[in-house]
Amino acid sequence: METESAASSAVPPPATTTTSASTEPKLPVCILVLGMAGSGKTTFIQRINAHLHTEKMPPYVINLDPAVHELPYPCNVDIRDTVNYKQVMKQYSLGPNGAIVTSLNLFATTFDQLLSLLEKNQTKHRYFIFDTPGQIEVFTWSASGSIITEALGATYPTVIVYIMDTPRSSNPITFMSNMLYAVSILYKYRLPFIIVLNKTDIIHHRFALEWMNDFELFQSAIEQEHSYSTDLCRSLSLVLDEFYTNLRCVGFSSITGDGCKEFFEAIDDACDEYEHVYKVEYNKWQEKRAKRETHKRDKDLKRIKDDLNQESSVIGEKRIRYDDMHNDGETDEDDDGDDDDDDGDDKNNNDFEREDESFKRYLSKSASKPTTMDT
Ligand SMILES: Nc1nc2c(ncn2[C@@H]2O[C@H](COP(=O)(O)OP(=O)(O)OP(=O)(O)O)[C@@H](O)[C@H]2O)c(=O)[nH]1
Repeated sequence: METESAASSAVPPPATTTTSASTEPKLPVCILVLGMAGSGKTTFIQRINAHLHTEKMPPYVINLDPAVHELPYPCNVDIRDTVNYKQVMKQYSLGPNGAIVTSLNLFATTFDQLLSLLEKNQTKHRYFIFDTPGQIEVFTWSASGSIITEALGATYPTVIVYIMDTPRSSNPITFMSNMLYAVSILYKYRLPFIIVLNKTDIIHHRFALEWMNDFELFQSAIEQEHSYSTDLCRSLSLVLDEFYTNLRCVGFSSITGDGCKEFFEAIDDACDEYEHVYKVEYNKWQEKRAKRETHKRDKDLKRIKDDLNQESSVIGEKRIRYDDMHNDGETDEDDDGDDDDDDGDDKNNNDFEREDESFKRYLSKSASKPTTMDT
């Protein structure tokens, strides 16, 4: 699972730095990089990886994209070493996206191994960086994406970094779509969140910050668009106003490296938030979930017990009716209450004899009764 790379052989970073408040060694920060296809996730990771190497803090890099052709950075754990995406496609007769989801699901089943690898390396690295599939929905809305993110968030300070293609987002409608996606991820994972406005070497990200800070500026930009979605965007921008107020945004160029310093400052800030807000919330949420699950389990157990009780009374009832039918008002002289299997054949014979006698009695009774013909 683990790939030997330049990253692991590099100079060990000061990973056991301590927090100012406690003497406990700091845990590494998990940076989960998400973003729409082509937004620049891989190039961004390549850039921050190079930056951290020059800072003598090589990160531990994990690639979770099974369909990536070539990685331009050294990687410590690669999903492609565990799952063969093309093989999955063939074996399960899936299309490309289905195969990515299935590969990720298969990988998630071995995630405990990755967690133990991370644990082994947590004293050597300050950052664990995760690259995710280009099809963002594959990760964000899949069961495996949730399992991976929740497992990381429960163990390490975890930050979600959402990469946005700034030039493409200069269109207010695309900007709004990107922001809606960002907000849905933020509320789904409840983890500290940073938006990286990437490709600032092509266009400065100032316009995006202005749109977020000044609602009227965004409204006037939308007025220029003559599209069916203009009205919808106008209303949505009112809703997103609250989301913008607590958002960390960093302008970045993965080509020139501009914004690296600001990005790592934002990571430090997000880690503080993780410790003071998210960790506390996360623990409470997990406690609540555990309670809910225990409650549900108790309820299910009670239902099963009730069902079993009901069933045994029904069985008892049936047995009584059966006995009534066969006794037919007569006492069973042979019934000594012994249920031994050895008596089974005798009982069957007795039953046949009894039935035979009963049938003969019935015939003689009906023969002695006057028939309609007689009358
Ligand atoms: N000018 C410029 N181009 C960039 C920047 N970041 C990425 N690119 C280019 O954008 C394109 C897509 O970049 P990738 O890093 O492959 O994007 P990705 O999000 O990993 O792509 P998928 O994994 O396929 O979704 C490539 O041609 C990159 O060279 C940047 O900061 N500036």
